[in-house]
Amino acid sequence: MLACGKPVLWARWTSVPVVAGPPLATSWVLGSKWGRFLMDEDRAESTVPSCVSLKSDQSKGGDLQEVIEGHKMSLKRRCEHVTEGTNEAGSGTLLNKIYTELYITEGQSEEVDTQHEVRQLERTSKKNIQDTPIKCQDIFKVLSEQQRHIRVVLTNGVAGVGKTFSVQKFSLDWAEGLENQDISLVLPLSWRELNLIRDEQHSLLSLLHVFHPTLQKNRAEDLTVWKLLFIFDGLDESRFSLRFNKHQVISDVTQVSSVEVLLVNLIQGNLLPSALIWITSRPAAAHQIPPSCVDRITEVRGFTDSQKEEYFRRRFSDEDLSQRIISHIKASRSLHIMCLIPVFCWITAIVLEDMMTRDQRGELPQTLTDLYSHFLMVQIKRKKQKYGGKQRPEELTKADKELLLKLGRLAFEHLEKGNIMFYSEDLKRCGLDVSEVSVYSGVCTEIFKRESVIFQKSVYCFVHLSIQEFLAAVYMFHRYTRKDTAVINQFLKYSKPNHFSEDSHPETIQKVLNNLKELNSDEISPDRSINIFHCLMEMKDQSVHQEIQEFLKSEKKSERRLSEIHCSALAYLLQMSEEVLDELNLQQYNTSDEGRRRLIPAVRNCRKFQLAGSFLSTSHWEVVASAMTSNPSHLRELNLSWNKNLTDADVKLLSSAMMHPTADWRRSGQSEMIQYFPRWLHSSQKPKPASLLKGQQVEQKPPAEKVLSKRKWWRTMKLAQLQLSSRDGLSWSCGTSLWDCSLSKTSCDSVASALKYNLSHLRVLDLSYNTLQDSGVKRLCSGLESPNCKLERLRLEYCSLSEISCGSLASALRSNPSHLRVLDLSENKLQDPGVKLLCGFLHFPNCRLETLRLRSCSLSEISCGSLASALRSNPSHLRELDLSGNQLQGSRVKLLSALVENPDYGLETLRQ
Ligand SMILES: Nc1ncnc2c1ncn2[C@@H]1O[C@H](COP(=O)(O)OP(=O)(O)OP(=O)(O)O)[C@@H](O)[C@H]1O
Repeated sequence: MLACGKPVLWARWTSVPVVAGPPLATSWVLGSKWGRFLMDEDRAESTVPSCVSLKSDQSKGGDLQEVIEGHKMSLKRRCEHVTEGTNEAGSGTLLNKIYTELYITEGQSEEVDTQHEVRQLERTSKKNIQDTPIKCQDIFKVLSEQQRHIRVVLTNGVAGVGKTFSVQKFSLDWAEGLENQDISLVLPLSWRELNLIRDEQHSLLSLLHVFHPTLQKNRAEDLTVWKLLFIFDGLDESRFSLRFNKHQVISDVTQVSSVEVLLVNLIQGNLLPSALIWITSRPAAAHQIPPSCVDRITEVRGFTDSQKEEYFRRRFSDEDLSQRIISHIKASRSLHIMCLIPVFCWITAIVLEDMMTRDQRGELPQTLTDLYSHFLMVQIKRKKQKYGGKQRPEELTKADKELLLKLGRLAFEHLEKGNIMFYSEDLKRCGLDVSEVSVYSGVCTEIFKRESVIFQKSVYCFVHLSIQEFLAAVYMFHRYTRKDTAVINQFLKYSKPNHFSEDSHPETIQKVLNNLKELNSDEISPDRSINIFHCLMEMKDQSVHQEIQEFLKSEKKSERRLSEIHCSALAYLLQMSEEVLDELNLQQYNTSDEGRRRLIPAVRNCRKFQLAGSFLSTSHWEVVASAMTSNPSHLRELNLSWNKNLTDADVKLLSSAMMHPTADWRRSGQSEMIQYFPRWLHSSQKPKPASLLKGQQVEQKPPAEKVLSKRKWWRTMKLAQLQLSSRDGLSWSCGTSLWDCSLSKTSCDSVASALKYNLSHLRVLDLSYNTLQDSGVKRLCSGLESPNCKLERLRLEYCSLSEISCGSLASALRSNPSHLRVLDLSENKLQDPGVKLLCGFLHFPNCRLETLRLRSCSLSEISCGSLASALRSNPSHLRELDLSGNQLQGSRVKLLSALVENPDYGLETLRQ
């Protein structure tokens, strides 16, 4: 660095994360002295004449190898140590000692990351993660035949989940010669540090020299022949506005331009097209990279349950201690959930180690509030031990409290603005003195971090969003006790600060509890309402929880009146329950409409959800849509009847949720039912199906036929069951006439081609109550006869069919006989000749039909004769025959009844 007169910038993974984006964890990990120590090392490398020198062309190959080896050594030195937590300066832990395998998947979870982190994690923790796991060292490897060369990988992950650790581990393994040795140079660059040279002009070559001084001797040609991997860690911290559409094209590594243009060209592949690129980001910022540039998306999901345990075992050499910690975490659901995030494991480890090794007999933390309180206490105690002080370490002095409140104010005000990064000016505004902050090694130094020794631009952040939220809540509580009503209403997150407020009078606490229980606002989404219940739990008010437990045990649930807060509690418990609820019917609960609305989050953990009624608004449909698209989704049946006030926007939302490629539906493959057919299926407006199919803005609602005619739609849906009965469709959509028909012959064509091309996902098809007529069924039959069609149940009740349809069906089913188990042709005027034609299929040796329904089909005893003879020739399969509603009299009817009595025949039920 000194050689070229530029400072060395320490990539994020070797120092500390800071700058724009949400909360932070990493900052804690690596101490500034450690960073400086590393810097001194590298400075030494770049100034002291090294083994690399300018030599003649003949020895160029050897030189290059030496450069690579030199870079590997430097990278190894940077990556092999990390400083976790509040350790004394310089005491870096070996990465390989504490590094615990992370759960990384190819692809990304679809849920949009806009929720409060804790709640979002609760959901994530319940997912039976189904995506393909991928090992960190394999992210550039082609893993299946479908994949092509992987040039750009984008890795997403929430705050503190281990993205930077993954980058560091990847780099270390490479530098130690263990993995990915086909790559010549691994070049980590952090967005945070790139920010610092945002306004400078560079060539790619000079940029590399700035960040990696060991490569000073590299020439432009070397870059083009080597296989390089650029790692851009922490896109969420980027202050660049990356303009991929409009920029100067650069392909020469010596051409000077703005850093932003260089980066865009590199990512797009104009500059060094064969270089590999790895970008890490929190999900909210990942959109800055256009999907067209990305060959693979991966997601760091954190620790699985077994990895959580492994983390604690690795961290503590004392087995007994690690076992006690693991047991405690397992016993507390919220701690266990949060330990999905590695940084939270680290916080938990610090707090529990302190408590358990102090031989303290007090209660161990059960709630998150407890945990954070202890965490802060631990840090304050350490500070006192380190910097002296007359008071007992456990006691909070007035100065301690004042400092915490100032931090609380900073946390709160920035949370309101959505900021997680602060500058010295922000600190000053809240009355915080930078040096005072920095002595709080655990609470502040590690939370707040000087960005760069060289640039003197200090940027600070909290270790994690939840810490910021906790301190904000401490501040809010303080304002509350000071009767600062202007901001009280926003006090909905973590509550009672155990140790920090001297105003925690029981009456005040009780007042807060009462307010929370009664809080009622239509504007709060049902998910946010659950937060109120969290607050009560965090404040250790168990009353609502107990009442709901009793309710769940009670016999007469529908008689017990539930308040709104009860409903939130119930929604939470149902959502978190290990057992998936069979059916949740909102109308069965004795509560207000607001109470019912608050129950909606439970949709995420039930198989059948009845949402009948018109008391929902867009925010509620959003929850339903999120349940439809979550992976896996347990939801199999959704009844939207009588939702007259479903708006276009809601329909749009549900339609795109419906288009979501939820792999689960495909897997379900059984006789489960998916009934997502709101009114766009019946719209007569001009179609615009393409936009709908892309799951984008739907300007106009296409009629069912248009949608059904798109093969892509079928491929995306992968339905196990399709119910297009107009009766149901209309009742869901507009709640008007139940008997109108909406599907026609054209739809039959669409369905038929789906049966042909849908690669056999569809098992159940119900087209009842549509005027398909014989011509429609004929079209349908072209699908039924396809060997791809694996339909098991077909319902064509009340479809205006005649004997002609029976002929078509019999002939189609003879070509593809072995799948269909249930056929319902009731309420069609098939008459005896129709049944005779059908018998042509029943006779057929490969026919496996088990249920045949011919209710009210204008049949006489002649049909009974035909059926009896057909069954005699193929006796074992048909179990149920429904001939009710027909005028059946005479001896031939008895022939059939005799078959039921005869054990040689499979027929068990005969309705006449
Ligand atoms: N694989 C791991 N093994 C052990 N500890 C880990 C691991 N991953 C993360 N941690 C712990 O979590 C902390 C945060 O991890 P890291 O900095 O990699 O998160 P990140 O995803 O980059 O977060 P951010 O988005 O906030 O920058 C680490 O400092 C470390 O204490």
